[in-house]
Amino acid sequence: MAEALPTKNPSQMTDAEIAQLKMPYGRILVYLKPWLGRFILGVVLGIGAAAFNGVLIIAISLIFQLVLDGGSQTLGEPLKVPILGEVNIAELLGFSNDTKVGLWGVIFACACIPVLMFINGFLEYLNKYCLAWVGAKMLFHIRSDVFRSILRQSPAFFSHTKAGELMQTVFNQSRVAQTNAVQLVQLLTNRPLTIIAILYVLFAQDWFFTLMSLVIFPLCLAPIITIGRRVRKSGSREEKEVGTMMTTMHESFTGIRLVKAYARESYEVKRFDRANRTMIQNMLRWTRATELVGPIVESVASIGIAAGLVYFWMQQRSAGELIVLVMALTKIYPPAKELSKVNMLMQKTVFAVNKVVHLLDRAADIQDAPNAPDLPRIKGAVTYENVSFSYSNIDGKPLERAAVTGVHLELAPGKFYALVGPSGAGKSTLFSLLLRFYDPASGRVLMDGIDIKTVTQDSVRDNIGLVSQDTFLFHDTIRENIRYGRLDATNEEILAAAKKAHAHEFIQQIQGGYDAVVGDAGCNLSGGQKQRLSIARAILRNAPILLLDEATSALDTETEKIIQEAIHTLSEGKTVIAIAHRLSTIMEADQIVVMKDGQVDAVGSHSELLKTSVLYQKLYSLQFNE
Ligand SMILES: Nc1ncnc2c1ncn2[C@@H]1O[C@H](COP(=O)(O)OP(=O)(O)OP(=O)(O)O)[C@@H](O)[C@H]1O
Repeated sequence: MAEALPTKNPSQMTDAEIAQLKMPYGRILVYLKPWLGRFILGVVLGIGAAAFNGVLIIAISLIFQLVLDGGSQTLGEPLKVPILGEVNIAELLGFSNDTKVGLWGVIFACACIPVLMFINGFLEYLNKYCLAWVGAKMLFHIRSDVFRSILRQSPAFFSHTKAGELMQTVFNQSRVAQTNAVQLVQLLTNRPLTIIAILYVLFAQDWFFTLMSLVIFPLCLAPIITIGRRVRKSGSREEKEVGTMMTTMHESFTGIRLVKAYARESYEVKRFDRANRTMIQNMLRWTRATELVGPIVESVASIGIAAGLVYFWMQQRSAGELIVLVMALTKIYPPAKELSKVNMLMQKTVFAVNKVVHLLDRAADIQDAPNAPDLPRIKGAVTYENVSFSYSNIDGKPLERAAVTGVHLELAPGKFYALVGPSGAGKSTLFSLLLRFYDPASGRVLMDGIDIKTVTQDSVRDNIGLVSQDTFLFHDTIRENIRYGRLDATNEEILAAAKKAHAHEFIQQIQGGYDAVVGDAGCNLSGGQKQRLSIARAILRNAPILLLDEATSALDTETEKIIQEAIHTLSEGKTVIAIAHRLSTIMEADQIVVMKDGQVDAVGSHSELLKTSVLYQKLYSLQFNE
């Protein structure tokens, strides 16, 4: 099954490559399996509805004969019915042969038409509903699995993939894949059978008329085929542009402060409109072509009706017979029209399904070892054992320049460590390696002496609390934002954590307090307030290792003092590793690790490093002079 999957993301494929894609049927069937019973019922109902079309024409032909001569006719007069031949209604219903049809007979016969139509419609409704039901269930699970699969991916994946495109796949492509797949089943099971059932009855009624009509029919199909080819391209291009629009929207909304600060609103609108315009152009091209099909086909078909009239005049046949035949022929047209779209629908489906499956089955770069146990709550020792690591490019090949090389560090439980060094020295990379966002190319990262690769990722991360510079808050209440640190925390625990983080005071001043929604009017928080919430989150998590990523940068002195106090409370009894550019905040650290060009340049206390490390002296004097 896996071999059938494209190695390349379908959105990066050329039209020719897309055309060669194959449908990964096995992958779709997995989602169909739980509802196979209802799916089969839907298909059977579709077949039933198709066959009923034949019954409908026979019945209507019978009713027309009864009704159009109704005043004079008796029930005993044999009626010519397609397939069944001559039918004697009197015998069938147990009346005497000379019973007049009369007004009541006509009323009864005519009343049968809506009843039959209703049965036909109801069968089609049940067919559509059953398949739509199965489709909706499939869509729910496909969407949920794609989202889960995306979240399972490592940060490396996200740094090479556009968020807007991922959203487009989770939302739109899964819907396109599901709706089109269901529609295809419906089309392929019901429509050909409908055409066959009607044609069968038509041939029995008047083979010559039907044959002639069939000669005209391909003429109707010719424009559909030509136009169909043209619209296919516009369809897939339209999907691509939707992805670009989503990406632009996502980037503009998440980066709104930057957009505003640089007054780039018009620039973003232009970017959006470029995709918007192309999408609309493709959509119009698509609509123009598909909507042209109807009038062309109808014009050609009217030639057929005119010819049919001449034929019926020559044959001295009744108007009733012509009406039934024309009615039956027009009933063939809609399913034939829909069938003509199958190829296009198939292409769109294959593209969407492949895109979805590509994400569904994408193995995460970082995986737990088979049957990996959980790492229990640790004391807090961390060891980087000769760790080297390079980031990868989009093709997964390691970059030439290593981010860290031969880093050897032994960090004891309960101590405060600071990482300092110039930008790009590899400090954040050491955090990422400890969080197992990436695996080292060589060497090992150990927690309490256990290689983190041998235990589950979740249990490793459960032992780590993170307070980073770019505090992320969800569009949810303050309470829920703090609770994110530990989902089963009680309200009292949240309150206690907020107090320790010096956040309680400002939360109380906000309208709505803990239940105020972050981001809503009146609850737009300052940088320092956001950081205190993220500290409260980490306090709640109460993990033995605490990573602080420049947590006190860009704050005024007073706020910095409050945050320092909060961090101090948070750090008690924990192994703290802090990245800080401001040496004033980490001078009290037990050990300071000076990094340079991905390597450890020196380790020691502030006073030791001032004597031994040239780089530290330089960093210190730079800040001192500031
Ligand atoms: N996702 C990434 N893909 C490719 N290269 C990266 C990635 N992240 C970091 N790097 C590179 O790895 C090296 C180390 O980066 P890192 O972020 O660890 O440095 P840092 O010391 O934390 O820097 P800063 O203080 O500026 O945050 C740098 O050369 C950087 O360009």
